[in-house]
Amino acid sequence: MTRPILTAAAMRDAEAAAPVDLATLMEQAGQSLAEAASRFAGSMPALVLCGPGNNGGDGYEAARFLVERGVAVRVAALAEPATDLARAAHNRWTGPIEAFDTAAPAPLLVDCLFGTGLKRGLEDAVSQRLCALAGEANLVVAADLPSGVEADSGAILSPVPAADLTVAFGALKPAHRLMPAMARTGRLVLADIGIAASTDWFELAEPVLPPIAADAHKYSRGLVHALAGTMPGAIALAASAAARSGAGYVRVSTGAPIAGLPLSIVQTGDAKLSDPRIGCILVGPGLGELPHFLTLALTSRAPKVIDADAIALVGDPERLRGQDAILTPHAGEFAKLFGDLPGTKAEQALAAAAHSGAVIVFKGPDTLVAAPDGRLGFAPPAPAWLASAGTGDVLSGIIAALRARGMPAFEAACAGVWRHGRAAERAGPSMIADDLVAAL
Ligand SMILES: NC(=O)C1=CN([C@@H]2O[C@H](COP(=O)(O)OP(=O)(O)OC[C@H]3O[C@@H](n4cnc5c(N)ncnc54)[C@H](OP(=O)(O)O)[C@@H]3O)[C@@H](O)[C@H]2O)[C@H](O)CC1
Ligand SMILES: [K+]
Repeated sequence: MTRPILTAAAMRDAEAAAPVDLATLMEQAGQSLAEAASRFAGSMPALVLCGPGNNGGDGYEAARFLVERGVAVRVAALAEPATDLARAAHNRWTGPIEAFDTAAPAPLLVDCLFGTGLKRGLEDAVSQRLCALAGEANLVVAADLPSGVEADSGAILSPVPAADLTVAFGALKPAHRLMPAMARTGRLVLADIGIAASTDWFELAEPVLPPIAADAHKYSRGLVHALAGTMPGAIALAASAAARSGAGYVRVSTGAPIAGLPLSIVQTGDAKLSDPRIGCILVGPGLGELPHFLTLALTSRAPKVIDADAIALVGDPERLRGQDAILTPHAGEFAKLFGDLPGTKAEQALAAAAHSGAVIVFKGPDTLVAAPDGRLGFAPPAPAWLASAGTGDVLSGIIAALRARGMPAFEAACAGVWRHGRAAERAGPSMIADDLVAAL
């Protein structure tokens, strides 16, 4: 089940359109926060930090519900409530309210200082005090977002303590799935507070793969044609990954035999890309400076995955229009091809997809998949040990196989990214790219 992702503005629109009033939404948010915090921390005495906005309002509500759960709760306010909603919640809290600057630490810290309304970094003294209280706590729970994180970009505007748990209200925000903020949220729980969040932006989830028909043959299961270049190891990883990802037939055209390739992967000296049985062409891994191989691939009407060195050879993104292409750049390749695009990583990925007409897999510790029609998938956190040579080649092979198996381009890219991350989890921290193929 995918989880929706909304920007701060989209969140406000969704809140306004919700069938219940905002006070009820805030009460639901408070209930969810109290439930998640007490499930996570048991009856640990809690200090709830309340900011001036509605994030603070959530805090006053959560404090009330934590008391009902038998938790010893103290509330500290950074400032007087600045919204009617927060003021009403503040007034429903009947316990004492301490000053933020002098409040003593507690085993459980609940951070309700700022959420999607944060517009600038916290003042130094505030950020330092927050980090000090977090340092003294056994557990830190963040309401909606850790305070100091910018909701739409994932930027950290002032030092943010790492939360152990973040409770997102209504929908995930881009910051929950973009670096560096993503590394500060701890476990992420999505609290349904009665908001119908319909959006083209979502967190990738386990895909439903095309079934293998009872009367399948190797062509109907998908033929992937990979073009080898100057570094055969890379295309070998990609081709092996394609075979392990269910392509019925993987063929590598190469100028010289590639040692170590599984025998089931056909090697040929002939790059006949006009073969109508080709389900997906893969060009780029280990290609080197061979622009004519990219040009050759672009003469074919077959779907294609363009990765690594081939991305550097595209030159003008317009060349990809109408090519049914999936592009898999990392940040450096992305910047080189699309230049320094404005906006958040999410906006950049969508702009590149719209400009090129291709599906863009914008790789990184926070990988995004963008479609020209505006759909945007955010990958869940993947193991940091994926940052090693050859893992990108493996990803391109997975995606090519899923595309050849008949998944549409955007869905094949989303499914490939998701499966790549889970295979890395299975392969474990000592993995190299070859193990990643074996774990598919
Ligand atoms: N998602 C839902 O369905 C609901 C979400 N809720 C919660 O509401 C927050 C968003 O509330 P909002 O009031 O828009 O914003 P914040 O609470 O994050 O804070 C905004 C206030 O903080 C001031 N501000 C902003 N940056 C700073 C700073 N660096 N230092 C000091 N003060 C700052 C800002 O005032 P300025 O005008 O000075 O910028 C605001 O006063 C959302 O995250 C949820 O937690 C509700 O529960 C409703 C349901
Ligand atoms: K917060």
